[in-house]
Amino acid sequence: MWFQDLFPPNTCPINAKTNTFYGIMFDAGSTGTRIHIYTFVQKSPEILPELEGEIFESVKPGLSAYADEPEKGAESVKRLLDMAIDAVPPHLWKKTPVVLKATAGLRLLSEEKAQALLSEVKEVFEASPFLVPEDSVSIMDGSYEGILAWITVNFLTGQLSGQNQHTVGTLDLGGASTQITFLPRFEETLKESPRDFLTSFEMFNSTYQLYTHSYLGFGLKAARLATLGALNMEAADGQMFRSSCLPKQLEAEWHFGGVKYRYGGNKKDVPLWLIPSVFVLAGETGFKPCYLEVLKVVKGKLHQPDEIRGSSFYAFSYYYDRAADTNLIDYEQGGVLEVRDFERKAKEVCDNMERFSSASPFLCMDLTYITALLKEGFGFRDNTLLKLTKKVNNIETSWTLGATFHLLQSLGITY
Ligand SMILES: Nc1ncnc2c1ncn2[C@@H]1O[C@H](COP(=O)(O)OP(=O)(O)O)[C@@H](O)[C@H]1O
Ligand SMILES: [Ca+2]
Repeated sequence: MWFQDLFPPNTCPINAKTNTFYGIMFDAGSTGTRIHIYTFVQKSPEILPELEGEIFESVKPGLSAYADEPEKGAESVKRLLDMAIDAVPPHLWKKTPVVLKATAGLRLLSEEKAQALLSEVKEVFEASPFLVPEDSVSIMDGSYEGILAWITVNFLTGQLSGQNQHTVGTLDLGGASTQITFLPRFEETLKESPRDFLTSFEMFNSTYQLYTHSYLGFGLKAARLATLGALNMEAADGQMFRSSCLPKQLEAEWHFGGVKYRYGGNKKDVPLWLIPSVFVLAGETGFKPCYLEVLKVVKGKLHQPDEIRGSSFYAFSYYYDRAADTNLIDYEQGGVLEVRDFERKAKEVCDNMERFSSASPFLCMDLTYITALLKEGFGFRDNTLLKLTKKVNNIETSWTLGATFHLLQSLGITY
């Protein structure tokens, strides 16, 4: 409201009738750290509070890039937390919980390095005026990452309230891990899935038995390394990794998870043993040889539940980014695609690499990996529909909202 700025927050007439409160959730992802400051309004004590809005900001790189200088990592968190000081009215600071959950980037670090980062962040939180719950800084279990994103999307699309719930499955493709989550409709799925892929979760007075799994090492950036044959090679410095998915003449360096990698295209004069796939010849580039290389990263590595073949899914993070980068969808609006659209675009980019050379040199590899992951990894059909969204009703489709509901519930603040 225009007049809110004229009053101190606790005397503003609009706040006198309603009760506003906040929740601060940090997403410490492998490629960046993000803060989500959610505002809720409790209009009357009898009804559930409403989500009113979100303030969002992000920084790069992610915490794991500071593996050897944890204080610097914590500083990046502090800069974001300073935003919350401005966003939350001072009289609510003490009641506003702040939590950080790290995902695959920290899961891949050594226990010691990860803990050093987490404890520096904890110090930043303790020095802040906010409510710091127990366990406020942690590495999130992969299955929660999927469940909480599913909660977010289905809450924002209105599927978690009322009788007729038509929930939709979610696909998240991060830098280091990837998640698939859905509510099984067929008994078969419950019977045939590995036990640890099924989890009961309580939210808004309902219990959901969900299928969810997080595949560590199958995020887009980890998959690049796996395709190059460089994953988990800490001492990769100096060695050159080549691929038919890269522009032929390319030779460059790349930093990920605190390690430097050298990578390049598949030149004609490269000895065969330097090319990762036995099916690929020296000098070959393009979609076909690239698909063969990528295939060995995913084939037979993922569980394929039958019932997802014909359903549609919400997809975000790198699915969204790469679709937007190649004009498959509008960057702001998102859109609906079929799995085969990714394949069509992968062919177009890989078979015309010179034309796309101004974009990322990994564009061909990324699109080919997404295609292989969807088709050969999860077993989706060519015509499976993917709804790509970044925001629903102006709120980010991130696991952080689900995590904030869960947090508020556990603190007895609401829900
Ligand atoms: N607020 C956000 N909501 C949803 N996706 C996001 C958000 N911020 C970043 N992403 C996407 O997440 C992807 C990077 O994944 P990241 O979270 O860093 O890795 P991981 O999940 O493996 O730890 C990128 O595609 C990026 O666009
Ligand atoms: Ca993520």
